[in-house]
Amino acid sequence: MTGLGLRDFWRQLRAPPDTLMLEIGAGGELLVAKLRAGLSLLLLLLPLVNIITGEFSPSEGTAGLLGVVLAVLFSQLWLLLARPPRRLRWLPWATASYDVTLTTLVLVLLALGSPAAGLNSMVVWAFYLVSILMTALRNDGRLTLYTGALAILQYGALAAAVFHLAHAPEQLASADYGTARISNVLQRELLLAIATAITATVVFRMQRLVELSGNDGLTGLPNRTLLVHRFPSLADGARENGGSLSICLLDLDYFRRVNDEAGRAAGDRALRHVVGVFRQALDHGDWLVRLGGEEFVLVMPLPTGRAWERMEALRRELAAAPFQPGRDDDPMRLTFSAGIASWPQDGNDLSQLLRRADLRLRRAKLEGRNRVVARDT
Ligand SMILES: Nc1nc2c(ncn2[C@@H]2O[C@H](COP(=O)(O)OP(=O)(O)OP(=O)(O)O)[C@@H](O)[C@H]2O)c(=O)[nH]1
Repeated sequence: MTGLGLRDFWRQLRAPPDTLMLEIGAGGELLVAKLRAGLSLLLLLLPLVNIITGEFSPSEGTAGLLGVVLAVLFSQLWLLLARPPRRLRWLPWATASYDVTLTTLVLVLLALGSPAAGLNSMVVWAFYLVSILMTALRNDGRLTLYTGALAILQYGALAAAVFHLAHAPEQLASADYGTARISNVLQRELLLAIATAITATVVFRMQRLVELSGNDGLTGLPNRTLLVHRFPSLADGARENGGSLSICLLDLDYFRRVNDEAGRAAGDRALRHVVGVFRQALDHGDWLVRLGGEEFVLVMPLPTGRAWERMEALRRELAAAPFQPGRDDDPMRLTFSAGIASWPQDGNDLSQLLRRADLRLRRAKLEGRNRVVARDT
């Protein structure tokens, strides 16, 4: 499994997903909410079909219609809550619990009419599987494990109640649904466990792929893909909270010399050294990305002036921490030049901000390097 063992699989599955996974998961939650709403609307047709075909019994039909209307109302509520820009962390847990429990309730209703129907209705039972499979779209391994365990527990409790309450073996038999047997229940519990394990593996694989595609292998920093994906939500957050947002494009000065004088492997170590120094100096809320080569972006929840002060402090930190290529080599002083652009005055989206920051970075280079430019003169 891409070089990872079972223990890593288990650890990663139980860990909270990172920001990117949560964002993809929020999109998945909306998709699931739309599917659920569409499916619930289709269920409305069932009582209508019964009326048309003359099989409508007033007592059962009214209860059924009421149930379907309730399901439609709930599905619309979940859809409303899943709409962006809201990202409710509890929502996937609530909707997965709802999906599983609704399936159990329908099975209970069937069991009240005929115990065998409650345990053997494959059409309704299959919604446990659907609920488990749909957690793959939310990209959270914990949610998959929880939903699988909930389905196994609820179906097990229903079966226990049915077998406990049945007084005679004839009560467990039905012309339409066959006979309810413990062995069948155990097989279905096993199927739910298998569906949970397969879905969990899919989630794990997806998490690994996102991790690989969103991170830079050399420094471990997020890469351009992640920046492009995440920036809109950072800007939305700043817009909603009336906050500030600045980006700083920074480029190491004369980095070619490091490669030329100390070798490319030392150049790689120098890049990791720089990132180490930056990481020590970053504040909570700052977000450092490797754009490519010796170019980085720092996203800060700060207005221009304070972002400039932060970058100046970072510049001094790096100047005070020279890079030592080898034990006997002379330390090399590394510096960077940087351009800052702030949202919204310098641009509304990432590409506008990067363009403006790049113009200022070029000026910093032209004016002698080792400096930060935040405004046009
Ligand atoms: N070791 C190593 N070098 C890299 C990596 N990515 C880019 N480089 C090198 O970084 C150097 C960038 O050189 P230039 O674009 O000419 O810029 P510079 O020498 O830093 O000079 P200025 O930016 O003008 O100050 C090149 O020699 C690239 O090969 C990397 O991942 N590892």
